[in-house]
Amino acid sequence: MISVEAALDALFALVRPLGTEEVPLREAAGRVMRADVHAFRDQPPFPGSAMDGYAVIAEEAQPHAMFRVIGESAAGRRFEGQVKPGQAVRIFTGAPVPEGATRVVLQEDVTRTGDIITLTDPLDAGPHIRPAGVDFRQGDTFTAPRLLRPADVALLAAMNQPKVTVSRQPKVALISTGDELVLPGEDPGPDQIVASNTFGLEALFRTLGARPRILPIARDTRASLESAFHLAADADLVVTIGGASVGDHDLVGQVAGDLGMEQSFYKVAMRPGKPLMAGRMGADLGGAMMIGLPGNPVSAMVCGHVFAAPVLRAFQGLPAEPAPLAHAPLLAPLPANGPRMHYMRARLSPEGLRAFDSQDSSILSILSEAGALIQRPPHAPAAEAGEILPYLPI
Ligand SMILES: Nc1nc2c(c(=O)[nH]1)N[C@H]1C(S)=C(S)[C@@H](COP(=O)(O)OP(=O)(O)OC[C@H]3O[C@@H](n4cnc5c(N)ncnc54)[C@H](O)[C@@H]3O)O[C@H]1N2
Ligand code: MOO
Repeated sequence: MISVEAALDALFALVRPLGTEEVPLREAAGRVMRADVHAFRDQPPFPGSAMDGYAVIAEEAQPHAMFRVIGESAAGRRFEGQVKPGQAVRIFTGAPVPEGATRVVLQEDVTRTGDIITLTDPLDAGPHIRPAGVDFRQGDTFTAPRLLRPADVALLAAMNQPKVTVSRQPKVALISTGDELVLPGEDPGPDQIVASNTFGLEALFRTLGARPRILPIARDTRASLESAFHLAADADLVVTIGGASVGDHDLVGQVAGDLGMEQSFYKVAMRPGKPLMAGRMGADLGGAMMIGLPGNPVSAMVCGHVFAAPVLRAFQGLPAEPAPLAHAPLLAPLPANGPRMHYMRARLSPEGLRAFDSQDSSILSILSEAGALIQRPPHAPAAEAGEILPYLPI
Protein backbone atom coordinates (compact mmCIF):
# COMPACT_ATOMS: atom_id res chain seq x y z
CA MET A 1 0.00 0.00 0.00
CA ILE A 2 1.27 3.46 -0.83
CA SER A 3 0.43 6.79 0.81
CA VAL A 4 -2.12 9.24 -0.58
CA GLU A 5 0.74 11.62 -1.44
CA ALA A 6 2.68 8.93 -3.32
CA ALA A 7 -0.49 7.87 -5.15
CA LEU A 8 -1.13 11.45 -6.26
CA ASP A 9 2.45 11.78 -7.51
CA ALA A 10 2.11 8.52 -9.44
CA LEU A 11 -1.18 9.73 -10.93
CA PHE A 12 0.33 13.06 -12.01
CA ALA A 13 3.16 11.13 -13.68
CA LEU A 14 0.53 9.43 -15.87
CA VAL A 15 -1.07 12.71 -16.99
CA ARG A 16 -0.26 14.07 -20.44
CA PRO A 17 -1.58 17.64 -20.61
CA LEU A 18 -4.03 18.08 -23.47
CA GLY A 19 -3.87 20.43 -26.44
CA THR A 20 -5.85 23.64 -26.78
CA GLU A 21 -8.82 25.01 -28.71
CA GLU A 22 -10.46 28.40 -29.11
CA VAL A 23 -13.96 28.90 -27.68
CA PRO A 24 -16.34 31.86 -27.67
CA LEU A 25 -16.41 33.70 -24.36
CA ARG A 26 -19.91 32.39 -23.61
CA GLU A 27 -18.50 28.86 -23.37
CA ALA A 28 -15.39 29.75 -21.41
CA ALA A 29 -16.58 29.52 -17.78
CA GLY A 30 -15.19 26.45 -16.07
CA ARG A 31 -12.55 25.94 -18.76
CA VAL A 32 -8.81 26.41 -18.26
CA MET A 33 -7.35 29.36 -20.17
CA ARG A 34 -4.04 28.28 -21.67
CA ALA A 35 -2.70 31.37 -23.47
CA ASP A 36 -1.98 34.77 -21.90
CA VAL A 37 -4.39 37.55 -22.84
CA HIS A 38 -3.29 41.17 -23.32
CA ALA A 39 -5.60 44.14 -22.89
CA PHE A 40 -6.07 46.11 -26.13
CA ARG A 41 -6.95 49.37 -24.35
CA ASP A 42 -7.14 51.10 -20.98
CA GLN A 43 -10.19 50.46 -18.83
CA PRO A 44 -11.82 52.87 -18.34
CA PRO A 45 -10.48 54.45 -21.55
CA PHE A 46 -11.08 57.96 -20.10
CA PRO A 47 -11.23 59.54 -16.62
CA GLY A 48 -14.84 58.73 -15.68
CA SER A 49 -17.32 59.85 -13.08
CA ALA A 50 -18.06 57.42 -10.25
CA MET A 51 -21.27 59.25 -9.28
CA ASP A 52 -24.23 61.21 -10.62
CA GLY A 53 -23.64 64.91 -9.96
CA TYR A 54 -21.76 67.91 -11.31
CA ALA A 55 -18.20 68.13 -12.63
CA VAL A 56 -16.34 71.21 -11.38
CA ILE A 57 -12.83 72.47 -10.60
CA ALA A 58 -11.89 70.81 -7.28
CA GLU A 59 -10.49 73.96 -5.60
CA GLU A 60 -13.77 75.75 -6.18
CA ALA A 61 -15.90 73.06 -4.56
CA GLN A 62 -16.49 74.77 -1.21
CA PRO A 63 -19.71 74.91 0.87
CA HIS A 64 -22.18 77.51 -0.50
CA ALA A 65 -20.18 77.98 -3.74
CA MET A 66 -22.29 78.64 -6.86
CA PHE A 67 -21.75 77.45 -10.45
CA ARG A 68 -23.43 77.85 -13.80
CA VAL A 69 -24.31 74.55 -15.50
CA ILE A 70 -23.01 74.74 -19.08
CA GLY A 71 -23.82 71.27 -20.42
CA GLU A 72 -24.12 67.56 -19.79
CA SER A 73 -21.82 64.52 -19.98
CA ALA A 74 -23.59 61.16 -20.11
CA ALA A 75 -22.21 57.62 -20.33
CA GLY A 76 -21.43 57.07 -24.01
CA ARG A 77 -21.83 60.77 -24.91
CA ARG A 78 -19.22 63.15 -23.55
CA PHE A 79 -19.35 66.94 -23.10
CA GLU A 80 -16.95 68.28 -25.69
CA GLY A 81 -16.13 71.66 -24.11
CA GLN A 82 -13.93 72.71 -21.24
CA VAL A 83 -14.97 73.49 -17.66
CA LYS A 84 -13.77 76.95 -16.62
CA PRO A 85 -13.88 78.69 -13.21
CA GLY A 86 -17.46 79.14 -11.98
CA GLN A 87 -18.77 76.51 -14.39
CA ALA A 88 -20.20 73.03 -13.84
CA VAL A 89 -21.21 70.19 -16.17
CA ARG A 90 -24.09 67.90 -15.27
CA ILE A 91 -22.53 64.41 -15.22
CA PHE A 92 -23.66 60.84 -14.76
CA THR A 93 -21.99 57.69 -13.49
CA GLY A 94 -19.66 56.24 -16.11
CA ALA A 95 -19.54 59.42 -18.19
CA PRO A 96 -16.21 60.96 -19.28
CA VAL A 97 -15.15 63.82 -17.01
CA PRO A 98 -14.88 66.97 -19.15
CA GLU A 99 -11.58 68.75 -19.61
CA GLY A 100 -10.78 71.19 -16.85
CA ALA A 101 -12.96 69.45 -14.24
CA THR A 102 -11.12 67.74 -11.42
CA ARG A 103 -13.94 66.72 -9.12
CA VAL A 104 -17.53 65.53 -9.19
CA VAL A 105 -19.89 66.94 -6.57
CA LEU A 106 -22.73 64.56 -5.65
CA GLN A 107 -26.14 65.72 -6.79
CA GLU A 108 -27.31 65.15 -3.19
CA ASP A 109 -24.90 67.97 -2.17
CA VAL A 110 -26.39 70.48 -4.61
CA THR A 111 -29.50 72.63 -4.86
CA ARG A 112 -30.33 73.68 -8.38
CA THR A 113 -32.37 76.60 -9.64
CA GLY A 114 -32.47 76.81 -13.42
CA ASP A 115 -28.85 76.71 -14.60
CA ILE A 116 -27.42 77.68 -11.23
CA ILE A 117 -26.29 75.17 -8.61
CA THR A 118 -25.34 75.95 -5.01
CA LEU A 119 -23.27 73.51 -2.97
CA THR A 120 -24.46 72.43 0.47
CA ASP A 121 -22.63 72.57 3.79
CA PRO A 122 -21.09 70.14 4.57
CA LEU A 123 -19.81 68.54 1.36
CA ASP A 124 -18.44 65.05 1.05
CA ALA A 125 -14.76 64.64 0.21
CA GLY A 126 -14.86 63.61 -3.46
CA PRO A 127 -13.35 63.58 -6.01
CA HIS A 128 -15.44 60.65 -7.43
CA ILE A 129 -13.29 60.46 -10.57
CA ARG A 130 -11.90 57.14 -11.76
CA PRO A 131 -8.59 57.69 -13.56
CA ALA A 132 -8.20 56.19 -17.04
CA GLY A 133 -6.78 52.66 -16.80
CA VAL A 134 -7.57 52.24 -13.11
CA ASP A 135 -8.95 48.74 -13.80
CA PHE A 136 -6.32 47.68 -16.33
CA ARG A 137 -3.96 49.30 -18.82
CA GLN A 138 -3.41 48.60 -22.47
CA GLY A 139 -0.91 45.74 -22.68
CA ASP A 140 -1.63 44.42 -19.17
CA THR A 141 -1.43 40.62 -19.12
CA PHE A 142 -4.01 38.22 -17.78
CA THR A 143 -1.86 35.16 -17.26
CA ALA A 144 -2.51 31.52 -18.11
CA PRO A 145 -3.02 28.81 -17.00
CA ARG A 146 -6.13 29.82 -15.14
CA LEU A 147 -9.42 28.14 -14.34
CA LEU A 148 -11.96 30.65 -15.63
CA ARG A 149 -14.56 31.69 -13.09
CA PRO A 150 -17.51 33.91 -13.99
CA ALA A 151 -15.58 36.99 -12.80
CA ASP A 152 -12.70 36.07 -15.13
CA VAL A 153 -15.11 35.80 -18.06
CA ALA A 154 -16.37 39.30 -17.23
CA LEU A 155 -12.77 40.57 -17.17
CA LEU A 156 -11.98 38.96 -20.53
CA ALA A 157 -15.08 40.58 -21.99
CA ALA A 158 -13.97 43.95 -20.58
CA MET A 159 -10.62 43.34 -22.29
CA ASN A 160 -12.55 43.05 -25.56
CA GLN A 161 -11.76 39.37 -26.09
CA PRO A 162 -14.61 37.60 -27.90
CA LYS A 163 -12.73 34.28 -27.87
CA VAL A 164 -10.29 32.59 -25.54
CA THR A 165 -7.76 29.78 -25.92
CA VAL A 166 -8.57 27.00 -23.49
CA SER A 167 -7.51 23.45 -22.85
CA ARG A 168 -9.32 20.75 -24.74
CA GLN A 169 -11.75 19.02 -22.38
CA PRO A 170 -10.52 15.67 -21.06
CA LYS A 171 -12.66 12.85 -22.44
CA VAL A 172 -13.44 10.51 -19.57
CA ALA A 173 -14.98 7.07 -20.10
CA LEU A 174 -16.87 5.82 -17.04
CA ILE A 175 -17.26 2.07 -16.75
CA SER A 176 -19.38 0.59 -13.97
CA THR A 177 -18.82 -3.07 -13.33
CA GLY A 178 -20.98 -5.66 -11.62
CA ASP A 179 -23.72 -8.20 -12.25
CA GLU A 180 -25.81 -6.57 -9.54
CA LEU A 181 -26.14 -3.18 -11.24
CA VAL A 182 -29.01 -1.68 -13.21
CA LEU A 183 -29.40 1.87 -14.47
CA PRO A 184 -31.59 4.39 -12.68
CA GLY A 185 -35.17 4.00 -13.92
CA GLU A 186 -34.81 0.32 -14.75
CA ASP A 187 -36.57 -2.40 -12.80
CA PRO A 188 -34.04 -3.94 -10.36
CA GLY A 189 -34.39 -7.62 -9.41
CA PRO A 190 -34.42 -8.57 -5.70
CA ASP A 191 -30.62 -8.92 -5.54
CA GLN A 192 -29.85 -5.94 -7.70
CA ILE A 193 -29.03 -2.33 -6.86
CA VAL A 194 -29.01 0.83 -8.92
CA ALA A 195 -25.69 2.15 -10.25
CA SER A 196 -25.21 5.43 -8.43
CA ASN A 197 -21.59 6.49 -8.30
CA THR A 198 -21.31 6.47 -12.08
CA PHE A 199 -23.79 9.33 -12.10
CA GLY A 200 -22.23 11.11 -9.12
CA LEU A 201 -18.83 10.94 -10.77
CA GLU A 202 -20.18 12.06 -14.12
CA ALA A 203 -21.66 15.12 -12.39
CA LEU A 204 -18.43 15.80 -10.52
CA PHE A 205 -16.30 15.48 -13.65
CA ARG A 206 -18.54 17.92 -15.52
CA THR A 207 -17.95 20.54 -12.83
CA LEU A 208 -14.22 19.95 -13.38
CA GLY A 209 -14.33 20.85 -17.07
CA ALA A 210 -14.23 17.25 -18.34
CA ARG A 211 -16.46 15.53 -20.91
CA PRO A 212 -17.49 12.33 -19.18
CA ARG A 213 -19.27 9.54 -21.03
CA ILE A 214 -21.08 6.73 -19.23
CA LEU A 215 -20.49 3.42 -21.02
CA PRO A 216 -22.80 0.41 -20.75
CA ILE A 217 -22.42 -1.43 -17.44
CA ALA A 218 -19.80 -4.17 -17.70
CA ARG A 219 -20.85 -7.50 -16.25
CA ASP A 220 -18.50 -9.58 -14.08
CA THR A 221 -17.12 -11.50 -17.04
CA ARG A 222 -13.88 -11.07 -18.90
CA ALA A 223 -15.68 -10.68 -22.24
CA SER A 224 -17.97 -7.94 -20.94
CA LEU A 225 -15.11 -6.01 -19.35
CA GLU A 226 -12.96 -6.39 -22.45
CA SER A 227 -15.66 -4.96 -24.67
CA ALA A 228 -16.15 -2.05 -22.25
CA PHE A 229 -12.43 -1.25 -22.40
CA HIS A 230 -12.58 -1.36 -26.20
CA LEU A 231 -15.47 1.12 -26.17
CA ALA A 232 -13.30 3.43 -24.06
CA ALA A 233 -10.43 3.49 -26.55
CA ASP A 234 -10.90 7.13 -27.56
CA ALA A 235 -10.83 8.47 -23.98
CA ASP A 236 -8.06 10.47 -22.33
CA LEU A 237 -8.93 8.89 -19.01
CA VAL A 238 -10.69 5.60 -18.37
CA VAL A 239 -12.36 5.35 -14.96
CA THR A 240 -13.70 2.00 -13.81
CA ILE A 241 -15.92 1.62 -10.78
CA GLY A 242 -15.99 -1.55 -8.72
CA GLY A 243 -14.39 -4.93 -9.22
CA ALA A 244 -11.19 -3.55 -7.77
CA SER A 245 -10.94 -5.62 -4.60
CA VAL A 246 -9.86 -9.21 -3.98
CA GLY A 247 -13.16 -11.09 -4.48
CA ASP A 248 -13.54 -13.86 -7.07
CA HIS A 249 -15.57 -11.52 -9.29
CA ASP A 250 -13.21 -8.54 -8.99
CA LEU A 251 -11.73 -8.76 -12.47
CA VAL A 252 -10.88 -5.20 -13.44
CA GLY A 253 -7.14 -5.36 -12.70
CA GLN A 254 -6.71 -8.76 -14.37
CA VAL A 255 -8.62 -7.93 -17.53
CA ALA A 256 -6.99 -4.51 -17.92
CA GLY A 257 -3.60 -6.17 -17.40
CA ASP A 258 -4.35 -8.78 -20.06
CA LEU A 259 -5.25 -5.94 -22.42
CA GLY A 260 -1.83 -4.41 -21.89
CA MET A 261 -2.49 -2.03 -18.99
CA GLU A 262 0.76 -1.09 -17.31
CA GLN A 263 -0.07 -0.81 -13.65
CA SER A 264 1.36 2.10 -11.72
CA PHE A 265 0.02 1.19 -8.27
CA TYR A 266 -2.70 -0.79 -6.51
CA LYS A 267 -3.97 -0.02 -3.01
CA VAL A 268 -3.61 3.24 -1.15
CA ALA A 269 -3.41 3.76 2.61
CA MET A 270 -6.67 5.65 2.82
CA ARG A 271 -10.18 5.17 4.14
CA PRO A 272 -12.40 4.89 2.26
CA GLY A 273 -10.80 4.08 -1.09
CA LYS A 274 -8.14 1.50 -0.29
CA PRO A 275 -8.45 -0.71 -3.40
CA LEU A 276 -7.65 2.14 -5.80
CA MET A 277 -5.54 1.28 -8.84
CA ALA A 278 -4.01 3.26 -11.69
CA GLY A 279 -2.01 2.72 -14.82
CA ARG A 280 -1.85 3.26 -18.55
CA MET A 281 -3.87 1.23 -21.04
CA GLY A 282 -1.98 -0.60 -23.76
CA ALA A 283 -1.22 1.20 -27.02
CA ASP A 284 -3.87 -0.91 -28.85
CA LEU A 285 -6.49 0.63 -26.60
CA GLY A 286 -5.31 4.21 -27.10
CA GLY A 287 -2.78 4.36 -24.25
CA ALA A 288 -5.18 6.30 -22.03
CA MET A 289 -4.59 6.83 -18.37
CA MET A 290 -6.68 4.45 -16.28
CA ILE A 291 -8.00 4.85 -12.74
CA GLY A 292 -9.79 1.92 -11.13
CA LEU A 293 -12.05 3.14 -8.34
CA PRO A 294 -13.46 0.97 -5.58
CA GLY A 295 -17.13 0.12 -5.96
CA ASN A 296 -18.47 1.29 -2.62
CA PRO A 297 -20.35 4.44 -3.54
CA VAL A 298 -18.74 6.70 -0.95
CA SER A 299 -15.26 5.31 -1.69
CA ALA A 300 -15.69 6.06 -5.39
CA MET A 301 -16.88 9.61 -4.76
CA VAL A 302 -14.16 10.32 -2.18
CA CYS A 303 -11.51 9.09 -4.64
CA GLY A 304 -13.16 11.32 -7.24
CA HIS A 305 -12.58 14.37 -5.04
CA VAL A 306 -9.14 13.39 -3.73
CA PHE A 307 -7.60 11.98 -6.94
CA ALA A 308 -9.68 12.45 -10.07
CA ALA A 309 -10.25 16.17 -9.50
CA PRO A 310 -6.53 17.12 -9.30
CA VAL A 311 -5.83 14.76 -12.22
CA LEU A 312 -8.46 16.42 -14.40
CA ARG A 313 -7.03 19.84 -13.55
CA ALA A 314 -3.53 18.65 -14.50
CA PHE A 315 -4.88 17.27 -17.81
CA GLN A 316 -6.09 20.79 -18.56
CA GLY A 317 -2.72 22.38 -17.87
CA LEU A 318 -3.21 23.53 -14.29
CA PRO A 319 -0.40 22.84 -11.80
CA ALA A 320 -0.21 19.26 -10.48
CA GLU A 321 -1.37 19.91 -6.94
CA PRO A 322 -3.59 18.13 -4.41
CA ALA A 323 -7.17 19.33 -4.05
CA PRO A 324 -6.98 22.48 -1.92
CA LEU A 325 -7.83 22.05 1.77
CA ALA A 326 -9.69 24.50 3.99
CA HIS A 327 -9.57 24.68 7.78
CA ALA A 328 -12.27 24.94 10.44
CA PRO A 329 -12.72 24.19 14.15
CA LEU A 330 -13.96 20.79 15.23
CA LEU A 331 -17.28 20.87 17.11
CA ALA A 332 -17.10 17.38 18.70
CA PRO A 333 -14.02 15.28 19.57
CA LEU A 334 -12.62 12.57 17.29
CA PRO A 335 -10.78 9.39 18.29
CA ALA A 336 -7.17 8.72 17.27
CA ASN A 337 -6.82 7.64 13.65
CA GLY A 338 -5.55 4.27 12.42
CA PRO A 339 -2.78 3.65 9.87
CA ARG A 340 -4.69 4.97 6.81
CA MET A 341 -5.50 8.56 5.85
CA HIS A 342 -9.14 8.90 6.83
CA TYR A 343 -11.51 11.17 4.89
CA MET A 344 -14.38 11.60 7.32
CA ARG A 345 -17.72 12.86 6.15
CA ALA A 346 -18.67 15.87 8.26
CA ARG A 347 -21.42 18.42 8.48
CA LEU A 348 -20.01 21.88 7.80
CA SER A 349 -21.73 24.83 9.47
CA PRO A 350 -20.59 28.41 10.08
CA GLU A 351 -19.48 27.23 13.56
CA GLY A 352 -17.29 24.41 12.26
CA LEU A 353 -17.10 20.69 11.51
CA ARG A 354 -19.00 17.79 13.03
CA ALA A 355 -18.12 14.30 11.78
CA PHE A 356 -21.02 11.91 11.24
CA ASP A 357 -21.17 8.94 13.63
CA SER A 358 -21.30 6.42 10.78
CA GLN A 359 -18.47 6.45 8.26
CA ASP A 360 -19.63 3.29 6.43
CA SER A 361 -18.46 3.61 2.84
CA SER A 362 -21.74 2.31 1.43
CA ILE A 363 -23.91 5.12 2.86
CA LEU A 364 -24.54 7.79 0.26
CA SER A 365 -27.24 9.57 2.28
CA ILE A 366 -24.57 10.72 4.73
CA LEU A 367 -22.27 11.84 1.91
CA SER A 368 -25.16 13.85 0.55
CA GLU A 369 -25.55 15.62 3.93
CA ALA A 370 -21.80 16.23 4.22
CA GLY A 371 -20.23 19.50 3.16
CA ALA A 372 -16.71 18.44 4.12
CA LEU A 373 -14.31 15.53 4.26
CA ILE A 374 -12.16 15.98 7.35
CA GLN A 375 -8.65 14.83 6.48
CA ARG A 376 -7.16 12.74 9.30
CA PRO A 377 -3.53 11.75 8.59
CA PRO A 378 -2.32 8.24 9.43
CA HIS A 379 -1.91 7.80 13.22
CA ALA A 380 -3.27 11.28 14.00
CA PRO A 381 -3.86 11.51 17.78
CA ALA A 382 -7.36 12.06 19.18
CA ALA A 383 -8.67 15.56 18.39
CA GLU A 384 -10.50 17.76 20.89
CA ALA A 385 -13.45 20.03 20.17
CA GLY A 386 -12.08 23.45 19.23
CA GLU A 387 -9.04 22.10 17.37
CA ILE A 388 -8.61 23.49 13.86
CA LEU A 389 -8.60 20.66 11.34
CA PRO A 390 -8.03 20.50 7.58
CA TYR A 391 -10.89 19.45 5.37
CA LEU A 392 -11.74 19.03 1.73
CA PRO A 393 -14.84 21.05 0.79
CA ILE A 394 -17.24 18.87 -1.22
N1 LIG B 1 -11.47 -9.48 1.86
C1 LIG B 1 -11.53 -8.18 1.53
N2 LIG B 1 -12.69 -7.68 1.12
C2 LIG B 1 -12.78 -6.39 0.79
C3 LIG B 1 -11.64 -5.57 0.91
C4 LIG B 1 -10.42 -6.14 1.31
O1 LIG B 1 -9.40 -5.47 1.43
N3 LIG B 1 -10.41 -7.46 1.61
N4 LIG B 1 -11.77 -4.24 0.64
C5 LIG B 1 -13.07 -3.69 0.87
C6 LIG B 1 -13.11 -2.32 0.43
S1 LIG B 1 -12.26 -1.21 1.37
C7 LIG B 1 -13.87 -1.92 -0.61
S2 LIG B 1 -13.97 -0.24 -0.98
C8 LIG B 1 -14.63 -2.83 -1.43
C9 LIG B 1 -14.38 -2.44 -2.89
O2 LIG B 1 -14.55 -3.48 -3.69
P1 LIG B 1 -14.67 -3.44 -5.25
O3 LIG B 1 -14.00 -2.26 -5.82
O4 LIG B 1 -14.25 -4.75 -5.76
O5 LIG B 1 -16.19 -3.15 -5.49
P2 LIG B 1 -17.36 -4.20 -5.70
O6 LIG B 1 -17.11 -5.42 -4.90
O7 LIG B 1 -17.58 -4.32 -7.13
O8 LIG B 1 -18.53 -3.37 -5.05
C10 LIG B 1 -18.52 -2.95 -3.70
C11 LIG B 1 -19.91 -2.45 -3.38
O9 LIG B 1 -20.21 -1.30 -4.17
C12 LIG B 1 -21.37 -1.52 -4.96
N5 LIG B 1 -21.19 -0.88 -6.26
C13 LIG B 1 -20.30 -1.22 -7.20
N6 LIG B 1 -20.40 -0.40 -8.27
C14 LIG B 1 -21.41 0.43 -8.00
C15 LIG B 1 -22.01 1.50 -8.71
N7 LIG B 1 -21.59 1.88 -9.96
N8 LIG B 1 -23.01 2.17 -8.13
C16 LIG B 1 -23.42 1.82 -6.87
N9 LIG B 1 -22.90 0.83 -6.16
C17 LIG B 1 -21.91 0.13 -6.71
C18 LIG B 1 -21.47 -3.01 -5.06
O10 LIG B 1 -22.78 -3.42 -5.31
C19 LIG B 1 -20.98 -3.44 -3.68
O11 LIG B 1 -22.02 -3.31 -2.75
O12 LIG B 1 -14.25 -4.14 -1.18
C20 LIG B 1 -14.20 -4.49 0.22
N10 LIG B 1 -13.97 -5.87 0.35
O1 MOO C 1 -11.78 1.66 1.16
MO1 MOO C 1 -13.24 0.90 1.16
O2 MOO C 1 -13.32 2.15 0.07
O3 MOO C 1 -12.95 1.43 2.86
O4 MOO C 1 -14.83 1.01 1.65
